[in-house]
Amino acid sequence: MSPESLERLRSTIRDVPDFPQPGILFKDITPVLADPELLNEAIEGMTEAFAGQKVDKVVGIDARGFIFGALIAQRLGAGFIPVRKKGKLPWQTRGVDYSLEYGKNSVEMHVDALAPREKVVLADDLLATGGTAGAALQLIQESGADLLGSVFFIELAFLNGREKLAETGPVHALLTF
Ligand SMILES: O=P(O)(O)OC[C@H]1O[C@H](OP(=O)(O)OP(=O)(O)O)[C@H](O)[C@@H]1O
Ligand SMILES: Nc1ncnc2[nH]cnc12
Repeated sequence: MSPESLERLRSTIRDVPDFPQPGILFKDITPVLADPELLNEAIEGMTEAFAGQKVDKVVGIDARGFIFGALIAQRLGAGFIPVRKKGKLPWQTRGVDYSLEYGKNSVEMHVDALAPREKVVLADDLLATGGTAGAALQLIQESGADLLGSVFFIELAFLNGREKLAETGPVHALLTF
């Protein structure tokens, strides 16, 4: 991906101070999603790390991770698996509680969503403290699938989420702030 494309993506993300609570600088990705060329470049850039690898499933995290995860899955010729906030999935689930930059929550995955040894990529829009991704990675691990790596559109490096995920496999981020 060219430095010009990365800079265009970076400068299109909107900073919103004090959302959803005081002291948080929220990275608003909606202007990127609204621009077809930029959205395509974001997905292309996030997919590059897995080019040439056989990927069976991309796991995306509720809700912004669904957008990136589903588009990445399509680009890689893989299926898409949703990790959802508690109480939203209809079938039998396993769940994990976690903390994130601005609160606490629980995520769930269907017990039969992934088969043992399937090749899996985790995708989300943003890595902050790593609490959310760590919870999703625990669900992937419990399923017996093989994690190829995690990919994020944005990494907030000052929150050290990458360290939390380090033992799970390769961590890729298109833009670092
Ligand atoms: O690294 P962390 O500190 O865990 O933060 C990152 C998570 O926070 C946001 O999700 P949010 O729960 O706000 O969900 P949304 O996509 O529904 O807005 C973001 O989409 C990541 O999933
Ligand atoms: N600062 C932030 N901006 C957008 N999404 C986030 N998720 C966690 N921290 C965030």
